[in-house]
Amino acid sequence: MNRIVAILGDEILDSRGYPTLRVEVRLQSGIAALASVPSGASTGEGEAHELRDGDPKRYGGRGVLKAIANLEEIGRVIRGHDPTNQADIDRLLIEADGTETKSRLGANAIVGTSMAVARAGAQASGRPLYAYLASSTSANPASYRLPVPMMNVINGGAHAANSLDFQEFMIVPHGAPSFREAMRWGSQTYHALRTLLNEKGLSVGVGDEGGFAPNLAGNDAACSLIVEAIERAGFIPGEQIALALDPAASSFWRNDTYDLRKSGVGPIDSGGLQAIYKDWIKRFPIVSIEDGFGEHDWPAFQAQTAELGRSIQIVGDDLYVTNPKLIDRGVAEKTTNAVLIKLNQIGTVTETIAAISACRAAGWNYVISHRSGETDDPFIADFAVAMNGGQIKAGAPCRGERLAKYNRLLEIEREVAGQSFYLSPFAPVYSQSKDVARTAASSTAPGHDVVAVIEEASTARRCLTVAQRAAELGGALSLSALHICVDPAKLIAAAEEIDLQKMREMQEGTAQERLRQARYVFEGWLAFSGARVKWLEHVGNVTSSLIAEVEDAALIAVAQPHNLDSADALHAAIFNTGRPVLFVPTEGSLPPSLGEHIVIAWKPRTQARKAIMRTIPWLRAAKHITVVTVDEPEASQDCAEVLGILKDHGKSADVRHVRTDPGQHIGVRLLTEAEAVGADAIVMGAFRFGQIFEWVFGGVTHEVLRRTRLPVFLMH
Ligand SMILES: C=C(OP(=O)(O)O)C(=O)O
Ligand SMILES: [Mg+2]
Repeated sequence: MNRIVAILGDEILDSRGYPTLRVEVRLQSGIAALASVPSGASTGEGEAHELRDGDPKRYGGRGVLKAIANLEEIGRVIRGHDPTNQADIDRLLIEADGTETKSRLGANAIVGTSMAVARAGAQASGRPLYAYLASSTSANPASYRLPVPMMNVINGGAHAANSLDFQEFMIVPHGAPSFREAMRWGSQTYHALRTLLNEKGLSVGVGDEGGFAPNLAGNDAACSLIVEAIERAGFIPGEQIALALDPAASSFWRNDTYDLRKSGVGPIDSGGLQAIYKDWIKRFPIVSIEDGFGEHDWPAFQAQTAELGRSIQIVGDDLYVTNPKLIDRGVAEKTTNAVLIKLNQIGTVTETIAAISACRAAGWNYVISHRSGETDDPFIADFAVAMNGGQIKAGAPCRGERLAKYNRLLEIEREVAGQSFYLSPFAPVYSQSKDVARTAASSTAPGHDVVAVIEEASTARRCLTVAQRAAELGGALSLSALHICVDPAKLIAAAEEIDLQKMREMQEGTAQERLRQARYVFEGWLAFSGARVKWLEHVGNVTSSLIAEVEDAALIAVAQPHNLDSADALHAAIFNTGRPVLFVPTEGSLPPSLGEHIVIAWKPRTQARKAIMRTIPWLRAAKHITVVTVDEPEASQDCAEVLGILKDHGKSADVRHVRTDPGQHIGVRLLTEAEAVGADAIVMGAFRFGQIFEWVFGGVTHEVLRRTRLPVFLMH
């Protein structure tokens, strides 16, 4: 056995030039593993205690020699132990310290040791750190999710001596196809921003996290500049690159107010601050706000989450300080819908993983984060991949200590090529009226509504019945029925479209007649079912009306189309809304249940992964899940990934790898298998042919939708 034989430490300097620790763990075999400890500036009050010497003669009292001396005692406690028993070692460290905040031995000494032990364990097991840590959690080690980087391109608050009260203005290249491309997009935008600042005669000096730190006319000017830079770099704001904020509001909480004094705005209350965020969300493509309020202002967070939490990610940092107990309270009180995760806030690897488990159990997002005072240690890059949460915050694409993390992720992405994926936690919602496309709705904030699209009277009942079942199963979601009235008289559209609609009127009646029929069937169904359903009407083009009406939808139910509008609605629902769609077949009888036994049609593609992640509420409710692959060459290996995702949500599944008979279509084989196992619904990714044939579904999707008798949950 490869036991720990020594713990050593150095007082090194961090990115701000302040002292911090580098810990070395040595094993019997000669393995030596290092870890360096980061340090925050805008720290939460409840963070584990960073032990500083307090000797004014050395580094203004910031020396860490006491913490280093404590490594001697730590060494006595864990020497002789197996480094791969991370949880045991972390427990020993916590017990040896004996205080709530790790103040006796110092959280810096403890977290440095804990991280170095993890590295030593990985080396002893002969595996890269990300793979080693992934297998120590319930995350699925068979495939790796590369995180979407949140790059802090404009610094303010406690991280820069400028006119901005808010600490971090970040770009989120979530529309990129891979992490490598996300870095390119981010870097090009960063340089476009530099050019813009230069052109405007503004400073291009950088702050603590590598973002620019100019003096601007107001906090909102930072967002405007970033949107301009995204466009200047040739990307689409929102759809390709979104914005995220970390105001770090505890840092400007003074005398019971939020004092925006750096920008000259002065004190405002939490209502005033929330009004700013609401206004910005309308003006800028913001997908995430972290620490929008001070760490003691839990009611303000709650109100913000209630108001905005269905459309953006609300992250707690100082609020939770990576403490599982505080996260549990936040979940119970619906304070946010996501958590920032910093290893040194809580002080051990094991407790950090416990904080992440609390997020997972709640279905919340989590973002692995650096600190403003960093070192060249890329530990969090491996940690973010291992924890599978899909987001990392590591500063601007500039300054060595920030790039150490991003560059390590590039290396990991290369190493796990063919076994990795890059998947945005944010769904695109295209703006109706503005030039800036907004993105909204994180995967943990899936909306609260099932919207049944009722374009044809003949299929309306069936669509409503299946949608109602789905709403019940999905956790008592509310149900709305939507009819889009494509009225040529009111259509502002190309002449050809208006002509087409007029031709339809001759066959199917006028728009008003079609609306009346749909409403009539709806009223009849409502009286019979006794359900509580909201009726929605929208006059306009199918795609834009649908996008406008499903902002809050968790699921869109659409019946098999038999006319042009419903075909358009199905297409738009799948390809333009970023929401999961429940396709309701109209031929033959429906299965007696819905979602008791779900077949997941699996192939390792982004769409299939998204389909699973976006239908988790229904998968969680299923009594039985069968994963089916058809003609997949690496089937067994690939299935480990989907099983891992299900396991994270407390579900197991049977697996069946099947092959087509000669000449048999894959879609047909899939449906045969689903019926053979007695499934009552299918979950699958929706594919289409190339962009020029955008209106045509991909082969398997087309075949399944043409022939299925089971409802199908689809996600593009
Ligand atoms: C990274 C941050 O800053 P600091 O490390 O100063 O807390 C943050 O607030 O998210
Ligand atoms: Mg923060």
